[in-house]
Amino acid sequence: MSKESGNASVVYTRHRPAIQRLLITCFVAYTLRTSYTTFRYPARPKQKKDGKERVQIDALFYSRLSRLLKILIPSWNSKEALLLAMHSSFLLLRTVISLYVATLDGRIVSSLVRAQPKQFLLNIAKWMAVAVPATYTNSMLSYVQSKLAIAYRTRLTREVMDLYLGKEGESSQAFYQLANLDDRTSDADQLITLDIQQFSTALAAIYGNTAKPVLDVILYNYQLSRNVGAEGLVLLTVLVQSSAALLRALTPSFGALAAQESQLSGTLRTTHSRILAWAEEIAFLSGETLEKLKLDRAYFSLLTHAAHSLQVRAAHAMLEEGVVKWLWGAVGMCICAIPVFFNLGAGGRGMGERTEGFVTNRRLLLSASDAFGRVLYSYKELSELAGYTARVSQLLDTLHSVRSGHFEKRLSATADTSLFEQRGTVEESDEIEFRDVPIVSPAGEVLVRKLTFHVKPGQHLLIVGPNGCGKSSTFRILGGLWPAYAGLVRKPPPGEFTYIPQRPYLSLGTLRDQVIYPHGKEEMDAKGVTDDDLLSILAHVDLEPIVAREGGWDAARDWSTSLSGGDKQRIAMARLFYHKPKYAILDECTSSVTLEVEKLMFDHVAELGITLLTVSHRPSLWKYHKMILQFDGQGNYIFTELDAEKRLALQEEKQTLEAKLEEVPKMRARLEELKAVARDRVGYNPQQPLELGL
Ligand SMILES: Nc1ncnc2c1ncn2[C@@H]1O[C@H](COP(=O)(O)OP(=O)(O)OP(=O)(O)O)[C@@H](O)[C@H]1O
Repeated sequence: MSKESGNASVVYTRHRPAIQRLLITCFVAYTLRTSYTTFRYPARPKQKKDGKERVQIDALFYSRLSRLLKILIPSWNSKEALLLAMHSSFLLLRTVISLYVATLDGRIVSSLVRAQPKQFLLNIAKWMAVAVPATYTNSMLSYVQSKLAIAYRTRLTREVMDLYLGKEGESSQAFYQLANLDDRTSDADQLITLDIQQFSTALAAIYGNTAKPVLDVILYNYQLSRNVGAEGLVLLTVLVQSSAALLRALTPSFGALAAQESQLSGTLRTTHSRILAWAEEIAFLSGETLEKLKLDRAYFSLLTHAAHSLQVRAAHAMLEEGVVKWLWGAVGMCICAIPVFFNLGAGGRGMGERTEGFVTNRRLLLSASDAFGRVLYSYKELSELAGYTARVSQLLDTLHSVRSGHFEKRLSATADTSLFEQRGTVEESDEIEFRDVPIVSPAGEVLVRKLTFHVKPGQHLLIVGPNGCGKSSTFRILGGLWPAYAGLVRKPPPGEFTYIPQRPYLSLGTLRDQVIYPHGKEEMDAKGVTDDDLLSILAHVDLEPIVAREGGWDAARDWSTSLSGGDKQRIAMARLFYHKPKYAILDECTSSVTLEVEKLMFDHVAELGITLLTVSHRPSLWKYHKMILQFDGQGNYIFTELDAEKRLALQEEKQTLEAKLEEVPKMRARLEELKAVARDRVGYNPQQPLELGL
């Protein structure tokens, strides 16, 4: 060794504690600065591809989060607050245990190098004893964190569902408005099923992943600053990496559990998708309550499975940590002890103290570097949480907004937005009346400027007009799905009219459920209707054989794909006969059935005294109606009495004339042919009358 390097070594040895203290101080300062900037400074703004929304850790994020937290933790004695307190206690306990384990580790190695077998065995026993609270604490931490995530998710889902489909005793058609009248959230099903779950999981994890590492780093580094052992840093990094690789290798496959979970999530998602796909039909039928029940069932199945899966994971985590980390650690130390016990001269009081200090510091450094890494990592998690918070807040804002009648939709070029600023009057009545009501599409297109018509019980109304003229839109205003922007709408309460569209809605459930929708079996029993009554209802739509064919009233399948178009329309008419409302809105609902079956159905409607509002192009139905509302597709309409016989006679005459006119070109062509024949035979003189000479 040269003189210079010898001097450097002496200088280093002399100033080693000061250098190490400086290193640790830099380490702590860097950690605290990183933690500070993580929470204090806004993240680099993220611009979404569509340029619409920026998600960042800023004042807006914190205000959105605090609003959501009021929903998630409604009071300090709520279940969520209790879980949060438990989570904090376990986090603190884990730090305390880690500090104790660091000291114990040092003592074990100290007794080992001092060749004190009794002391060594006693410390090993303490090590094994501390494994019980340590493994319990670690498993409970992830268990409580997951429970917290589920509790958050349930609270938020309930809040959203109450806005989406209505609370008990109050219905909401926000699901329809979200899907049809508003452009802000096109994927409500995804938001409710996936985003809320991701938000809840991220929020439950963020507390442990941010606050705890900061506390850890401070505590561990305080300990380290008292007895520095920076040499262990490199060795411990290697140990951290190798033990992490071992843990990964020992992780069993949870594939089956995960597969079932995704299947249940899929079922839940499909149930939601159906609501969006059939929003209009469900809204007209006021099926919100039943749909909500089905969603609750699907969610409960998923919840039960998730709870079971969580327990399995918690038990496995305890076993894994107990065996791999603690037992492996004890065995490793025993192996290390062998040469010491066979060579007692290796130990000494000075060396024992040095080793104890070194091992303790090594453990502290290990925990400190782990905590430090988590502080750095928490920035990414906080950003993700900001993203989920923005999406969930957007969903809640939109739901509140559409429920109070404010929509945001891309408007057509010819939109008349001035109409959107006003509101018409809607009154409850025994009759149906539109007085000066504009028919305006959600895109602002004015289909009819002022519509006025009146339907009293028994005054069956036929509505005709070209495609897209506003026939169904009139019903949408009547059903309350679209707002009446001006004028007066008088209509009976929702239970007194039933809407039957061309493509009837068939729910998930039994064959019986299809006929009685949106009633369930209990409501049917309460109404005093039996399965035999339902069978006689099916006779009026000529569909009795379906019960035997499909395997009875309790047969359940996806009816929307397993029935023909005509069968579906007949089921829908049977539904009308089951509910027997005052008014029925029939929107091309018999287009797929034969004229005979259609006659059978309409005769029965007349027998039941249901007043019809029918959209149909079939002249065979005219005789069932007394009034006609005829749109011309240019914004004009006629509302007048319908004299079916006169109209049929006119129609017949019109058809005869049209048929005759169709013959004219053929007759002209034939005439030309005949003229040509005459010219060939006798010579053609255009000045002379035609002489065929045949
Ligand atoms: N959710 C919506 N958003 C924007 N525009 C809509 C919406 N629903 C309907 N419209 C538009 O409103 C107009 C009238 O539609 P409506 O369904 O009332 O027609 P219709 O007279 O019943 O036609 P058809 O005989 O084809 O059923 C159409 O131009 C349609 O594109």
